[in-house]
Order: sequence, then C-alpha cells, then structure tokens
Amino acid sequence: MAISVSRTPLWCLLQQRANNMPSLKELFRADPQRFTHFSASACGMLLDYSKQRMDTTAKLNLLALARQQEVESRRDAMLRGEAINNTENRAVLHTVLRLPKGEKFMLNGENIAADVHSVLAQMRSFSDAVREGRWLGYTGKPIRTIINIGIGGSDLGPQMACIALAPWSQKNLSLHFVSNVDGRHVADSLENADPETTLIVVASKTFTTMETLTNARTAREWMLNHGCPEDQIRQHFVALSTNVKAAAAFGIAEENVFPFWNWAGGRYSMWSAIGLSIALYVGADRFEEMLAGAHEMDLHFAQAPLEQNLPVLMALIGVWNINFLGLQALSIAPYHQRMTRLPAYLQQLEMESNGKSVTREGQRVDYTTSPILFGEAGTNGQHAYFQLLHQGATIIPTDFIVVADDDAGLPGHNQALLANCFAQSKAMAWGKNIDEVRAELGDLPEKMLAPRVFEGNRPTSTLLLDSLTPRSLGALIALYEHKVFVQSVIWDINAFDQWGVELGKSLAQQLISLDPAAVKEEYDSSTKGLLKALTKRHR
Ligand SMILES: O=P(O)(O)OC[C@H]1O[C@](O)(CO)[C@@H](O)[C@@H]1O
Repeated sequence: MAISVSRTPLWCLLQQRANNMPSLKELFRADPQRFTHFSASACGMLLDYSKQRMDTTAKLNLLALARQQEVESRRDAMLRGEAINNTENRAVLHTVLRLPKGEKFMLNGENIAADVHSVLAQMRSFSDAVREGRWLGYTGKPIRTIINIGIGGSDLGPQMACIALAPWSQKNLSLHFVSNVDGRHVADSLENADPETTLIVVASKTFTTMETLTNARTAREWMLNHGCPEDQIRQHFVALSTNVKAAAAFGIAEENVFPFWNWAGGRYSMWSAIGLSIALYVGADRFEEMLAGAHEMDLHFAQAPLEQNLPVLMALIGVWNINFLGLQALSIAPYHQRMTRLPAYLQQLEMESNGKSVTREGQRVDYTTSPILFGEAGTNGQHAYFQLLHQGATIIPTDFIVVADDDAGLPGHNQALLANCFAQSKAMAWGKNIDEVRAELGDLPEKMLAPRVFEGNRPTSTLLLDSLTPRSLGALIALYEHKVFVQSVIWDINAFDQWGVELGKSLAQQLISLDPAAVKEEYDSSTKGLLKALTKRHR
C-alpha cells in the first residue's frame, strides 16, 4: 500500500508552518519587496500571489512537495502520451489539439497531430462556407442561426469562449446554446429560430448523452415539421463526436460528422471539433489563435522552472489553502463582463476533474481534494456574495482575473472596473479594525461598531491579463487546465475520469417512465412517495 502524501514529513512540516503562519499584514511588513517575491509572469499575464497567506519557507516546501510527488515526471508522462487516465486506460492529450501545423505526435504508431490538423481543415472549410453564406438551407437561404446542442464539456467551453470572443463574431450570425434536458431550454431557442436558416450543431463526445440526444431529436422533429425534406437534413445538422457511427445512426450524414478522439477528455475538448461553434461564430483564424495561446501556455508549463511556472504556482497556492489553511472553497471573480461564463466553465474543469476521494491505487484519501468553486463576473459579485467573502465566518480565497486593455472605450467605465477589482483584494487583505471604525463613526456602542469591522487577512490572487483576445483566452484556460492537473498529481488522484456522474445517469434511466406501477418494492419511501405525489398532480 502506497504511503499517503499526508503522512510524509514534508506534509507535516507544511502543516506546522501553516499553523504558525503570520498574518498578511505581518508578511508584508517583514518583506518590503513582497510583490516582487510573490509574483510571476508568462504568456502575457501576471500572477500576483503576494496576498496569499504564504511565506518563503512555505513556498519552498510546497515546491519541494511538488517535486516529492513527481510533478515534473508525471507532467512529462502526460505530454508524452502515456495512458495516465488509468481507470479508462487512456492517454490525455488535449495538448496535441493545439500543436502548430507541421509538428508530429506519434501515438500507437500514428501521427495524431496530422489527424488533428486534418479535422481543423475540415472545420475551417465548413465554417468558412457557413460564414460566407455558401452553405445553404433546404430553401436555398444561407445560415443565420446556429444552435449548439451539448452539455458539460460539449457546451460550457464553446459557450464560455463565444461570449468572451463576441467582439470577433460575425454580426449576421446568432448563436444559441441548448444543454438542459428541460424542454423549455430547446423550446425557447427554437421558438425564435427560422428552420430555413438554422444550423444545429450536435456536440457530444460519446453521442450517448441523454440530454443531448433528447434535445437533438426534438430539433430534428422541429426541422422536419417545418417542411425540411429528410434528404435536406444534412444541410441543417452536423455532429461533433468521437462516436462517428452513433452520429450516423442518428441520421447525420457521415461527411457532416467532425471527429475527435478518446484521448481528449470532455471538459478538455473545446480545442477539438467541439470548438466548431467557436470557429463558426468568430472564424477559423480566431479559433486557431486561441489554440496558439493555449500552446504557448503548454510550452511554459512544460519548460519553465517550477518556481516560475504559473500553473504549478497556482496549483500549490490551492493546495496550501485547501490542505494546510483549511480553506475549502475558491471564488472566481473575473473583472470582465465577457468572462461571465468562466466561473461555470472552471467549475466543471476543477470539480469534475478533482472531485475525487480515492487515490490512483484506489485508497480512500485522508485529505481534502478539489475546491468548491463558484463565481460571478465583477462587479456584480460584489453586490451579491462578496459580503460573505469580506465578513463571513468562513474564509474563501478568491482568484481575481482582470484585463488591462479597455476595448469598450467608454469614459470612466474601465477605470471604475479596475479600481473596484484592486479595492476588493485590498479590503480582503487589510480589512478595517474597530479603532478605524471608531475613528470614522465616533464612540458608538460595540454592537454598532462590530458589524462594521472587517477582519481582513483573507487570501486572494490576482491574474492581470494585457487584453482579452483569442490568444490570451487560450492561454488562460490552458493555465487552469494544467493547474488542475498538478493538483491531481499532488493529491494522487486521476483528474481525467468522471465516474461520479454515472450513478445518477443510470438511476434516471430506471425512473424514466415515472410510472408508479413500475415502482419497485425495494425503492426507498422517499422515491416512492415522490412518484406517487407526481402522479396525483398529473391526473
Ligand atoms: O460530450 P458528451 O459525451 O455528451 O458528454 C457530456 C459531458 O458529460 C460528462 O461525461 C459527465 O458530466 C462530461 O465529462 C462531459 O463533458
């Protein structure tokens, strides 16, 4: 039985250090150059982690922990294409999806980088045809509406990226994302769409996902009911999948299937054919710029020394907060309106990847793993959940993500946005003590002063991007992907399977009839009671 990382001397040393960690005020007082010592830059972004409650000793020991857990060799194994997804015996090669044209990558005797570029060429030719009005619907009109039907990794990535990159979008194309099996979702999107000019993109790695297939069937019926002849469905439906056979069986013409491969995990797949909606919306050039930005981060991750390696540093900060300071959650606050879906995207990336409780050898972990991640674009979050971040009894670290460039160009807005962002991390770090409150308000009774006190000492990081472009977005997402991987190595878990979603899926299949007559005796009384109550209401 492998020894748990939490039983290693280094882990104990880190715990001792955390127990005696000075406050942020003391840390800044002790090191006037703290910003310089606790910040790093790469790929057009700066990471300021000086407001994390970490000193140099802790940082050095965390780096030693990364080495002890063999982060470098495990990273290299992933990048080499070893089957590190051990429960599915698969390689994990989303990095190959962003290799520049002409580079080779051999897996099982095949140059898979060439396959990647051949699908990219297929995506380019199709997206160009749609964008240039050459791809025609069943009445000969060009496509004007694109509906991406997918869920999880087949929805969140393209959706997040299309919102972020909207300035590059083609203005005569509207784009919708349908994910929920709730019929209201697909109905709302179809209601305003014109079948003659609508393209349905069915995105599903497995092509077996109940939500996606149910929505795709409804969309197909809608198209046929509006007069699209069967043999013209090919002009309105394309599929993005590793399961080309199932897509064809669904009725999607084989030449309309954009394939990808099992070595690209669902939540790591927006760089593959799953990114078709991005290419349709902003163009193949922009999509490829996004891949280039991610590739730049891949090179940084592969080559930079651990002490300056942004994904490694961010992973270690997370491990420090979660495992040693006992701070279990992470709030993501992008100060950029177009990054509004980033928190949802990262929620899947982090929580589906590292929401695990057994090691790669199948032993129950005796430490905490993935953060509970949530967030909202700033400044909206400030007027919602930030109250708890400032004064709640639970301390929640925050990643602030902020962009220097002002592409909106409206007087006063960007200044106010950036000032708010910097003010929040300042308030969280330094707080406001009772003497300061008293100096402001006078000698009021304690019960009036105490609610106005901010304890401070709440850890945050700030990621400052030069600008939000396809390239920088690619780099930012790759940064978080690698961060998640490094954490999984430290926690000794497999970040690339997701067995936790399977049980609910199969139970839903068992209950699908919702028929109380089909209720099995062994069902619990709550499930039986709910089914009966539902039947009464349906009558
Ligand atoms: O692309 P598919 O196969 O439809 O799966 C959708 C999503 O379902 C999951 O398998 C489980 O939620 C995700 O990992 C994936 O992104």
